[in-house]
Amino acid sequence: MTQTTDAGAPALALRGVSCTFLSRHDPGQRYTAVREVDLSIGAGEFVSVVGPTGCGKSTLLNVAAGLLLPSSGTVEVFGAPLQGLNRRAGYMFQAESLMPWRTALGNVMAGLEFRGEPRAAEIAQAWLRRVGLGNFGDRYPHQLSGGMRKRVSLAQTLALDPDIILMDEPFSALDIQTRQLMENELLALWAEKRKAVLFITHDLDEAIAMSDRVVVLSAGPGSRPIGEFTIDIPRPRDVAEIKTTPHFIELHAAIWAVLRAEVLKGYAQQLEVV
Ligand SMILES: Nc1ncnc2c1ncn2[C@@H]1O[C@H](COP(=O)(O)OP(=O)(O)OP(=O)(O)O)[C@@H](O)[C@H]1O
Repeated sequence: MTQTTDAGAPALALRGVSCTFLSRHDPGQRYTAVREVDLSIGAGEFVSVVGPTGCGKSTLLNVAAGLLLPSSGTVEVFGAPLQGLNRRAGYMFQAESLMPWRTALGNVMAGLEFRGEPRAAEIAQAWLRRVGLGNFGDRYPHQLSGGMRKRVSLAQTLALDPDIILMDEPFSALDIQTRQLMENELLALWAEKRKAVLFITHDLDEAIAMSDRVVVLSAGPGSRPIGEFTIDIPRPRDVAEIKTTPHFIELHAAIWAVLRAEVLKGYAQQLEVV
């Protein structure tokens, strides 16, 4: 695979991206989920996107992944126009993505094998160790806890060494303690390699704790970024500990002041369509 990299270019740049769908409630109608969105993520930057439910967060992630072609606008990956799947990116979604018929090791190896990596087993085993599952390689997904399955997914994503990591609420199904452990683990792994991360979450605390920058999307239709906040909390961070610091609370209040009205609008819209 040829990889062109423009050294000064952002890892990912969405420019003027709009996505219009046929309405799910009335196929005669069109629904513009996101309109004219500009969003860029620097190499090594951790950016979270927050917004009300249904505003188009997953839509933007799918566009960045190359899984969805925008109705208008462009996507650039390290300065080159994205055509088809984004092969510089790895994904981690909210839903369980492990293959139930493969062991933990088999799951982590799958992408490496597909790529023709001769050291697939060795690399996969090393990643299982890094996420604390070195002794669980022979277990099948149903023999692992939810937190362990997420660890396997994380190893599966990172083992491919993507330059960009796209995450759609990856930890939302976990209990709060496991979630905080996973968030800290992700931050530690990210600190080692400093890949560009686009992290989608509905949880403002999580967004602030993890990110260099938080982007707030407006309620749809025609959702777009309406606020952008630099998170200047020093790293390394412990996600549980920093939440009680005055600076975190200040940032939370500033972002929530922008997000609150949009969340209320989004909620009202959901009630209308039910
Ligand atoms: N393939 C599609 N066809 C029709 N409408 C769609 C399609 N994909 C998304 N939508 C609509 O676009 C809007 C944005 O959806 P999206 O899943 O991106 O929102 P979201 O912000 O990720 O939501 P949530 O926070 O609830 O996960 C929603 O109104 C959704 O119903």
